[in-house]
Amino acid sequence: MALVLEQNHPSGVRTMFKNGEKGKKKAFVTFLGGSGDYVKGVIGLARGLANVNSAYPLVVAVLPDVPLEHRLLMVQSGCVLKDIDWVQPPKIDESIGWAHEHFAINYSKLRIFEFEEYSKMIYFDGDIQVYGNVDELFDLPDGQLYGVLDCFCEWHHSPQYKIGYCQQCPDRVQWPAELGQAPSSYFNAGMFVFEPSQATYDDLMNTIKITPPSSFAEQDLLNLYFRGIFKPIPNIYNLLLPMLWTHPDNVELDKVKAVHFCANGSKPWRYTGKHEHMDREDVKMLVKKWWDIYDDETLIIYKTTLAANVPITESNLVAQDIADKEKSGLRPMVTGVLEVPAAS
Ligand SMILES: O=c1ccn([C@@H]2O[C@H](COP(=O)(O)OP(=O)(O)O)[C@@H](O)[C@H]2O)c(=O)[nH]1
Ligand SMILES: OC[C@H]1O[C@H](O[C@@H]2[C@@H](O)[C@H](O)[C@@H](O)[C@H](O)[C@@H]2O)[C@H](O)[C@@H](O)[C@H]1O
Repeated sequence: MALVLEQNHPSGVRTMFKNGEKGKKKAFVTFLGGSGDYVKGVIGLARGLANVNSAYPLVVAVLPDVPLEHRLLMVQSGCVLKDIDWVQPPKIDESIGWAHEHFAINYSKLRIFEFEEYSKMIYFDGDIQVYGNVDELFDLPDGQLYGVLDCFCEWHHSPQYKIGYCQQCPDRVQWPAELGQAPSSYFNAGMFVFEPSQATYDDLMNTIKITPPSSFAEQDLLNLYFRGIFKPIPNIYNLLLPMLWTHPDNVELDKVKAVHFCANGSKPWRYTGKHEHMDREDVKMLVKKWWDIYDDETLIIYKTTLAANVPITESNLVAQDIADKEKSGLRPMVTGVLEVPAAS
């Protein structure tokens, strides 16, 4: 049964969700581009999901520039690799600029909406670690996108920051009438629960064409597109690290299930403790927990993946075979990029 939820939005084209067709797979999904150190985040996430006995596999949407060695490491951690192509970012006015220069590649994250072989997915950024089982999110009612409200208190170039407005504490500073309508509720796109739909992906691509780009790239686009129809969920599912010092009253750390290391200087695999707020005891504890999980190579979500009878894609089998040969001392014959089926 396919429930079609029709909502108007900027491109005038209707938003359509398809209810999860019975029997289709569900999975966690993350995104990786480039040959840098974010692969450590993905491996940490895979091991974190294994550590909390998640019953679902982790799919990684992989851009072409991710090298073979990184693909091997992810397969050995049990990830299911799915090749995607780039989504060309719109040209942004230099006076605005991306909040972080690498945000331009994050538009490619939107490819996950094309993964229609899955009825429901939970997206996590590679810089998120899961410390508690979150499988219950797969049972949220269909036909919605779910996310955690963001915090504006470190958006130094935003009108919200200039007047001290944040949706985390709307009573602190009221949105001034002279600035027009108060911003709609806004979720952090580092984590969201969604139903893949080619129609939604196509609508998003149409929306990119008619929407002036802004600092938070694809996150701003997703919030524009799903404004008024996304459902906020508790911040235990995506605790933005800055919340520890911007809104400590909104945080119950012992209940938090997923931590988003999005604060400046907080990526665990690059952590020095020298950036502002990074010498906090709670931050140091969370980073140590991240490393304890990352360093445990016995945590392989692959076993969970097999248990879930998820067909291992050809690229995974090839990469696993190479890894096995490597372990047995037989240098793999593969020299170039791993040949994988064309992205679906
Ligand atoms: O070089 C990069 C930078 C980012 N990312 C992916 O894009 C996500 C969002 O980027 P980032 O974590 O830097 O954003 P933040 O949440 O810190 O704003 C990361 O978690 C990764 O999954 C990536 O694959 N390669
Ligand atoms: O490409 C745009 C990015 O936007 C978001 O970045 C965060 C981050 O920049 C923090 O530094 C801010 O404090 C936070 O509010 C802001 O949302 C997502 O976490 C990320 O996945 C990605 O979508």
